[in-house]
Amino acid sequence: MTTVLHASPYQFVDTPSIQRLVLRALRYLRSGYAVHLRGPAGTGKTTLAIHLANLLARPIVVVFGDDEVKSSDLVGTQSGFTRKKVVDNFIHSVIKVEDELQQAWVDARLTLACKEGLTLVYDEFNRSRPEGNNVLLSVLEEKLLVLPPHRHRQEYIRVHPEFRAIFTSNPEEYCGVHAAQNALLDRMITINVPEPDVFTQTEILMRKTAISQADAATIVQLVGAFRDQTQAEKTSGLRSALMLATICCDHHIRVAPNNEDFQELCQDVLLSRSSLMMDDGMQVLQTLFAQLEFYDESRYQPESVNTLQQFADNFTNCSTRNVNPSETYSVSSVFYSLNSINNQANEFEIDLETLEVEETKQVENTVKSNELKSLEPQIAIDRHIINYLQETEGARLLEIEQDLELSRIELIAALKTLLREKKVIQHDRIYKLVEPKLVEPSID
Ligand SMILES: Nc1ncnc2c1ncn2[C@@H]1O[C@H](COP(=O)(O)OP(=O)(O)OP(=O)(O)O)[C@@H](O)[C@H]1O
Repeated sequence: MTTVLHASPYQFVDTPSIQRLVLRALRYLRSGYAVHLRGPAGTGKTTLAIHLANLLARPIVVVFGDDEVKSSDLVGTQSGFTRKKVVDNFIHSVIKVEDELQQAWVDARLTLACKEGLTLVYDEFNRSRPEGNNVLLSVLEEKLLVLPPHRHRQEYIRVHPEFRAIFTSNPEEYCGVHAAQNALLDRMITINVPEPDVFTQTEILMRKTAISQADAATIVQLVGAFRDQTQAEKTSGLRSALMLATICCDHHIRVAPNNEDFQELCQDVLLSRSSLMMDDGMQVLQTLFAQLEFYDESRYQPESVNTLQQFADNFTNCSTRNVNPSETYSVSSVFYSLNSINNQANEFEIDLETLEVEETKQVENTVKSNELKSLEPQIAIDRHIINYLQETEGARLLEIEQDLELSRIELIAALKTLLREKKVIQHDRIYKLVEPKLVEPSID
């Protein structure tokens, strides 16, 4: 029996960087091509594959790559027998007995998907031996599924036009992974799935556990810093971060450097994942505990989450309106501020370039330059945007930004206000005036 799945999008985290991946993959799938998501373990390939399949709105069949997978596991096999016995006694003195034994054929997942137009997710397909996957060659190119010869059954099945295939794989240097056939790779479009960015990882932790934003960010940064220093490139830090977050939440372990429980948990989860000797890994971890400024305990009390969020909001406002030069921005808090901006970008459905801050200096420069720049009063910017939208009858964020020569941050802040005041609406990424003739910019 083949089980068909229906995915639940409930826990999927969709940040701008993931949206971009999704958009690319969907384009290829909609044009009929198979998509191959390739990347280190734990970067979210399987989750993304299921999400994509879900967006295609067809039932899903999932196959997991394995050294033992044979062609018959994909297409089907003869399973058991059916027996037919006819006893003919029409003429009472004659008995004719016909006994027929037939092998019964059972479709496997690929056959079912090809016949019914389902979406096939083949997870870690290169863990199967290359010859086991040969049957896919004609499916992807000629759109024909070839079945083993049989007297009572078609040998070729024309692939349903709605059939789609999504593959995932780990790099070849991974243990238990075979080199995929070039012919198969040539029939699909390969997207490299990188380690999710810090913002995405933080969001995933918050969605999948009950952890606070500040603690999630702390864990993600700690894991990231540990991986950087131990050069653990083969796996993503996401799974370790998820483990830390889940256990901290389940057992009320405070995410703080001087908390012994937290320290031991980090050792247990992280040390075995590093290629360093135990003692060296331990030393790296201890240095990180001591060094990382975001471990300031007072900031990570539960009530400080709001403060941090407020700070992020303030930073966004400061950077567009009046900057308070006396504020000191630490790396971690600015990280949050930038994430907050990113968050807004998400709300506005725009493509923000990834905002990365490596050093406090860089951020201080931004703050200082904003501080020095005499900012146009907000009201003038709002009016400017309203006049522009009146003339153009609607425009995209990039167009407004370029035509009015506003910075992205200024523009987002202004649009946010106009949307909140219901003067502007946004549909399909186009910003329009709610009532083009009536709206007047506020003058208070
Ligand atoms: N966008 C996302 N939304 C929610 N959870 C996610 C997302 N991406 C990844 N995850 C979570 O991260 C973990 C790792 O993801 P996943 O198993 O998809 O990675 P993978 O790249 O397929 O790993 P592997 O190569 O080891 O199979 C899972 O617990 C998954 O639920």
